[in-house]
Amino acid sequence: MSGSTIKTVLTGCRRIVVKVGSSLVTNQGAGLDLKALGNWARQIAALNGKGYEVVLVSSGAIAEGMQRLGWTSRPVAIHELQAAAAVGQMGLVQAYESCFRHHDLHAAQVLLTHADLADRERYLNARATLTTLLSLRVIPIINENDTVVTDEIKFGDNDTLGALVTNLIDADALVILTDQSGLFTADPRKDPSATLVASAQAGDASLEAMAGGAGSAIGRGGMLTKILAAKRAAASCAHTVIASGHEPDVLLHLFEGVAIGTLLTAPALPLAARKQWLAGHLQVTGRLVLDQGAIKALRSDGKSLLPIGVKQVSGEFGRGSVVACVSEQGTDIARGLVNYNSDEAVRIAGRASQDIATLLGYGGDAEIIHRDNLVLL
Ligand SMILES: Nc1ncnc2c1ncn2[C@@H]1O[C@H](COP(=O)(O)OP(=O)(O)O)[C@@H](O)[C@H]1O
Ligand SMILES: N[C@@H](CCC(=O)OP(=O)(O)O)C(=O)O
Repeated sequence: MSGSTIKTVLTGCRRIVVKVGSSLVTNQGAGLDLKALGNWARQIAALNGKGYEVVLVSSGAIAEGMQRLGWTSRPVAIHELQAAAAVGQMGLVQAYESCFRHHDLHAAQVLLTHADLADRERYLNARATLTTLLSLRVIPIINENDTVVTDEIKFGDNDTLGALVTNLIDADALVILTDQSGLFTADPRKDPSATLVASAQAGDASLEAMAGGAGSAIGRGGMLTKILAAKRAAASCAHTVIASGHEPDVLLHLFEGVAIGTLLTAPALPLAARKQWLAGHLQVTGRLVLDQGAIKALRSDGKSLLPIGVKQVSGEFGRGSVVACVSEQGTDIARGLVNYNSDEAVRIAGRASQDIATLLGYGGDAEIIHRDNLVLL
């Protein structure tokens, strides 16, 4: 996207993921910096008030857990790190909860792993929960679920998680706040002649050569994980900004269009990239035969597939599986992630969405495949 600036790119955004790194939420790694948390909450509340949907990815659990347990140095044993994260996560969400309460907002704790987002059913569930929270104007606070995985804790990288969440909810932008003003041509802690990169294309291979590892004992991922996160976010057409969390009112200024930090633009793709992601995962496990009305709704009107337009269901599949949508003549129409398993799909096929709760005994999505999870063929 040549000629893109923070102003042209960010002022049009509505759904944002903000990632604050360990270096910004802790007091040199010992406990939480409550003033800093209050500062993020104030800015996010102001953006929320202006109609932005903001998800916060925040580190800090291990640092807080260490302090609560009276540990003065970061343990090396993975299980001790996991224990610290479990203790500290309580403090992290308590702190955010009270900060957001000052602004009359609810916060929600969401703990995720990379594996959750690679599994289609969990992907759909996480997406539905997060988008529902956003529609309720609640601020989701996301961290890694350090209890059940160890890879993340070893690499200590919430940057990747931020990008995965950006893909998951189709966010327009990912803002990574850290302790440096942005991406420099080399690690500024080691090379004082390094200069700030104001903007570049996300995924540009030369950026990876500039980025080094973490420069402090607190941060873990360094700049490389941020560059790779921007590349990943660009896969769903989201732009990334890497900026300093020490800049006063950085979030407010960015979304007013002030040029701060490094802008990594996503290429404009003809097909929404999350659908490309879907297209790459298309291993069909079932088949839905659609009537003419449903085919028109999908092809001409860009609508979701409702159960009423499904004439026949074949195959055995679970919620989140990829199914083929075909015409009565067998022509391929679309593929998508289905919201119901095959038994449920058989029961609701041909029926109105408002009857789903009566037919199944529990309520669910009105769509059998949401248009965001559907690729036309
Ligand atoms: N090219 C670069 N430009 C800026 N910072 C860099 C670069 N290469 C490495 N770094 C280091 O990355 C650090 C930020 O990453 P990290 O410590 O993991 O922070 P966070 O906790 O915010 O994720 C900086 O303090 C800096 O020393
Ligand atoms: N999930 C862990 C660590 C994550 C972490 O340090 O990530 P980062 O902020 O990218 O360096 C925590 O909350 O302490």
